Amino acid sequence: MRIYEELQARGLIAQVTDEPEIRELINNGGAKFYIGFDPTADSLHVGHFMALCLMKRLQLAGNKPVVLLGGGTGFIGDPSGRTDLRSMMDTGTIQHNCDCFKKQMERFIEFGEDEAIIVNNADWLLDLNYVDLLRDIGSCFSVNNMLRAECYKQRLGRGLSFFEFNYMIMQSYDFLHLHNHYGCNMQFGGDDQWSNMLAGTDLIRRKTGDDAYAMTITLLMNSEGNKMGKTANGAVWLDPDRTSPYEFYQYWRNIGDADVMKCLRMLTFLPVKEIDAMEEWADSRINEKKEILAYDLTALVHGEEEAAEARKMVPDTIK
Ligand SMILES: N[C@@H](Cc1ccc(O)cc1)C(=O)O
Repeated sequence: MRIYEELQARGLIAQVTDEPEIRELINNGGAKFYIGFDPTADSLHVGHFMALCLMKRLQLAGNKPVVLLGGGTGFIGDPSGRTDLRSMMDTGTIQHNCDCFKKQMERFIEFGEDEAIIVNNADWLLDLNYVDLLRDIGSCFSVNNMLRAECYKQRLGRGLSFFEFNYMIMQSYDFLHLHNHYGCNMQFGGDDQWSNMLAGTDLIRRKTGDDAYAMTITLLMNSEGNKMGKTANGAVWLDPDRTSPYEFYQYWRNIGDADVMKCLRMLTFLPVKEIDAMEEWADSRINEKKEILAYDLTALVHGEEEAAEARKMVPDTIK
């Protein structure tokens, strides 16, 4: 199975800008793609994990990944899809969080000349000159279109500051910068990023005449329609000091029956065929599926040893 078809079979593809072109591009290992991560905390969470796994899948198919740390965009904060205001982070916190992200990412992605590269948009965004930017980039954006963007819908009722309204322009500028300096031709992100990503492809077309593509991945929702990767105590973190390997294991071991197949497909690297076969596993084997899911994800995030340890600690009552 080729990578595009595999992403489809796993239910990972939410939206694409140009279907046949993207299929061809990533199936032939022709994408140099980036995913941006804003340093909103000192640990990655499950949503980031999905994005990193996607990077890995695409890289295994011969495509070239670029990780972008949002050391510049972190000064603004993405209002996409949010009703609440984010608090402003100071320079020290942003720097610290970027360092933490990088350290955690190195567990999943190999960085190096021929591997993935990592960049920080602080390196180009923080030096921009306001008037130059307005003339050069601002002139390419239609406020009318921006106001119609899906990502601000939630926000328009409550009020959106000009400060946050500019976030889309910063993210679009990143895509253009990576296109011009690194030959990036594609961007991936969560489905809430669609408007920002579209704006970037549009900016590249206007400034360079080149085609650039975007694909969003499905947000992981449970059967009740809530975002997964959250507990009553907050997010499920990848940092073992915030969410222990045992708690991490337990989160997946205890998900709803209706969600286990979807999680196996979207999150693990088990071959699609093997997962399809589990569809047949009768009711009594549902727990077995959950154990496979929990073990697999814990091993990916914390290593096999920790995963085996976490599995042993499972109380008998729910085994
Ligand atoms: N806006 C993205 C992060 C991001 C930052 C800069 C980019 O160029 C791309 C993506 C998010 O909130 O998840």
